[in-house]
Amino acid sequence: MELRDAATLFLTACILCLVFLWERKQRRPRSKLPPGPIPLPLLGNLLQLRASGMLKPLMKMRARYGPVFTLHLGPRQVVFICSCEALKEALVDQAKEFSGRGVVTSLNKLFDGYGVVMANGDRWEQLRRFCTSTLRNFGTGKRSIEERIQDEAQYLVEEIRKTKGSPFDPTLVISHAISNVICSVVFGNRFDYTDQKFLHLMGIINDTFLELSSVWTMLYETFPSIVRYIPGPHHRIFGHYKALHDFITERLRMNQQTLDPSCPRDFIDSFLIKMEEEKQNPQNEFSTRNLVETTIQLFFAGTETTSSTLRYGFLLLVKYPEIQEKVQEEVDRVIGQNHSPAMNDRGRMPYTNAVIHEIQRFANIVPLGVPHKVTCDTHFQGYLLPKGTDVFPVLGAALWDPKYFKDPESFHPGHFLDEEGHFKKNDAFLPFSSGKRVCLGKSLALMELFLILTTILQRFTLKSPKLPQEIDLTPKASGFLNAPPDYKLHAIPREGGLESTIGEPWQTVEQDGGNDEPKAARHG
Ligand code: HEM
Repeated sequence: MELRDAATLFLTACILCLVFLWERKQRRPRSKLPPGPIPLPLLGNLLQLRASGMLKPLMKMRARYGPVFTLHLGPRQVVFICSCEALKEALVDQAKEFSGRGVVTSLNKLFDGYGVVMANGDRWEQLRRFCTSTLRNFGTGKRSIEERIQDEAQYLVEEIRKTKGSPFDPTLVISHAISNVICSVVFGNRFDYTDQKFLHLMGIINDTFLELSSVWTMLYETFPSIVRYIPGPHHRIFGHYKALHDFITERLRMNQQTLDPSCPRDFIDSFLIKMEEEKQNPQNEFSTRNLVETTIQLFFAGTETTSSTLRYGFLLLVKYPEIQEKVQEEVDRVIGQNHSPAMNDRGRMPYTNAVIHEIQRFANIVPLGVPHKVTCDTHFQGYLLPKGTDVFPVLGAALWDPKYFKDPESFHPGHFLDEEGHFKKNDAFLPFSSGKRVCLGKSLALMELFLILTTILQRFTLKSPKLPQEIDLTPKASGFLNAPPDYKLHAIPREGGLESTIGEPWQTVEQDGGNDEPKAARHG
């Protein structure tokens, strides 16, 4: 036998031994995890999942194994929670046990447990408390968050007005406007719509969101040690992170040089002051690393989720012009044309409120939730999850549950209205998750969605260059996140005579002006 054959034989024997040991480890009854489909060696349950969207295969498994089941992502055992009731039981009734942040392999490599989104234990508690109170303080300071959003909505109107009714891709302007709101809190200033450096960062954030929605990220989650070495688009996230990191570090340096401890201008100043105050406390988590990573995470979390929701929203409004018309009718009646929409208008606008809720429900931007992990051995629904078990709170299972929403695959604002047309809450409306890790920017995002959507519809009628029935609502990518499809729209100014002076390609759009809800509005 030649040396090369012997080496090959030895290597094969080693691999077989490893597979055998791995299999045995899977079978060892180290806990009483929920049931689930039998995993294949090495691959786990990968073949049972689908690259084009995880929710459907997960719903099939729910029908077979119940709302809580275990899947093997390669060698990782992950518990999936797939019903509104089970989600509430875990995230609210057993909030402390389920409050750990689970593994997102690609993000863990970047953040290494730093920053409020990825932190655990005492670090997370200190950062979460600080972020919540600081965001609130900047919201109630000289200029409220509401005023900042109202101002930004006007800048957005002016930017959109420049398109003069020609078709445009709204992706970057919307991201820019939404990002400016969080920038004004975190950095103390907004960025102009022509700022090339900032536009580049918006492109990066958008691309990262797409990457996190892609099949590559799912593969990376499953086989990090292999996929890490395979060239592919998943590596782009690391370059993007570096660009964001450099940007934030530069801002941090600027703040340090000009800091006046008696007068914090923004989130970064407040953090720097806290770092100084806590210097003598050995347990304190107010380090430069936590400042940089938290800022990157606020910047990212505060931009792409809300702007993707709005982008889905505008697409739905051009597909269903009769719904858009009803929102405009309510805007005109309650707010009129002479003042900017304000949050206290929302209580008198049940239809608009229902439409915004339905946009969030239908768009289902974070379908699998952000992974949690249990912080101690946890008894749950008759099973025992050992400390550290990763748990996916599948928010999409609640948002698209036919038990709570009559026709979940349709865009139907009636899901949030009672017979008299009053706004109706729904327990399964969980786009921001729930419990101790509930989205930290929930109230900011709700304000942004209401104020920007109503301001745009107060000033413009949105139309598509396509016929409504040709508009495809299928997400562009669907993995951890659901990215809306690319599209263009026309924004036709509502006031003045501009409407008559521009070309009218949108006239091909059928408009019956009726008030009926759409009959069927399915993804795809
Ligand atoms: C429509 C917009 C948004 C949606 C759908 C959304 C959704 C979510 C979800 C599902 C989570 C995970 C919660 C969990 O772990 O169970 C989360 C966490 C988070 N969100 Fe949002 N979010 C939105 C906007 C924002 C905004 C504007 C900010 C800016 C401040 C923000 C900041 C955060 C942070 C910091 C966390 C981590 C909280 C923690 O781990 O303690 N989000 N968000």
